[in-house]
Amino acid sequence: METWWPAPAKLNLFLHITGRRTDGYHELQTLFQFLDYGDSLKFECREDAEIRLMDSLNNVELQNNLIFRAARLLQTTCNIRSGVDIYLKKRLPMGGGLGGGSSDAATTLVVLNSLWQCGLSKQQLATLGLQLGADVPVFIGGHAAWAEGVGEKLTEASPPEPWYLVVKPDCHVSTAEIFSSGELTRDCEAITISRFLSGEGRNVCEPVVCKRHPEVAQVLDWLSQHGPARMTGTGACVFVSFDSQAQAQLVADTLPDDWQGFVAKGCNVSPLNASVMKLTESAIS
Ligand SMILES: C[C@](O)(CO)[C@H](O)COP(=O)(O)OP(=O)(O)OC[C@H]1O[C@@H](n2ccc(N)nc2=O)[C@H](O)[C@@H]1O
Ligand SMILES: Nc1ncnc2c1ncn2[C@@H]1O[C@H](COP(=O)(O)OP(=O)(O)OP(=O)(O)O)[C@@H](O)[C@H]1O
Repeated sequence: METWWPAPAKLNLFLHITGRRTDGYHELQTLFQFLDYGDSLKFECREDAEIRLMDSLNNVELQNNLIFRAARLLQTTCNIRSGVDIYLKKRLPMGGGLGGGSSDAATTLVVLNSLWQCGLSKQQLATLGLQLGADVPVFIGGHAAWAEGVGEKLTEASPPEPWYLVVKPDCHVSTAEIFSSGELTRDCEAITISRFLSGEGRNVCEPVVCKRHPEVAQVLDWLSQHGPARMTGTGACVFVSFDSQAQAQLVADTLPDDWQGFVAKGCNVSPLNASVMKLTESAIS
């Protein structure tokens, strides 16, 4: 049976920076939630040790592709002699703050850990994944989470699961560039999840991104007509929540032509977890 594995998007429901480490990485607080929308990957084991990506990405060299890097990292760490052909259906915009690259990497680690029978625990996979990006561990954990540290200290959380309209302005934001900006607020007071749930919290990257990319400010303004709109991660995507899919779709249908958008449901359990569980159940029964 041909299995396509989900690599869902994430939203940062808020993003505060509380400090900076000596290696330049930022200490942050954020609440991650998944969307039932994302990329899909298919894996076919090979007897030789080659790792092949059957679908390339524009402007991303093979050696830099997080899918290739994840597969190679696992293969080397666990001394695996097999290889793999990997197919990708890319739906998530790159540089959108939706964590597409990190999610692709996490799905690759989770699925190959099983196909190659590496036997690593989720915790070991998350530690390995952190080498590839700050957002990889939450995708491996597979549960909505309150995150601290550089994004790796995770506590499972269960915020409401509304429908979202997510809009991608026509620009690409570099995470490293925003984090290196002198104008970024880096001294947020630490808050608790209950303070966030009762209305505190914002995305401190928003003003910096809006200044450099006015189109993000335009999308935020436009979406604010329909509710409190917020940017995810370091942008460029902006989201607003609705009680129903129909309400979100109604607004999506009125989006200006040059902005791409999609409607998706917030999920506290990652669609990847759900697929892995289904496979385990069918293997047992
Ligand atoms: C902004 C978030 O998306 C929030 O979820 C993540 O923290 C960013 O995660 P990511 O895209 O996986 O980021 P990485 O690939 O690890 O880092 C990209 C660059 O962002 C900066 N960076 C990232 C994460 C962090 N906590 N502090 C940082 O200063 C670093 O300059 C790094 O070189
Ligand atoms: N498989 C991949 N999918 C997407 N981007 C990749 C991949 N591999 C490497 N990259 C590189 O990573 C960069 C960031 O891509 P990604 O889609 O993860 O951004 P993002 O959504 O802004 O992530 P984040 O929210 O984690 O900052 C891309 O511009 C691209 O150069």
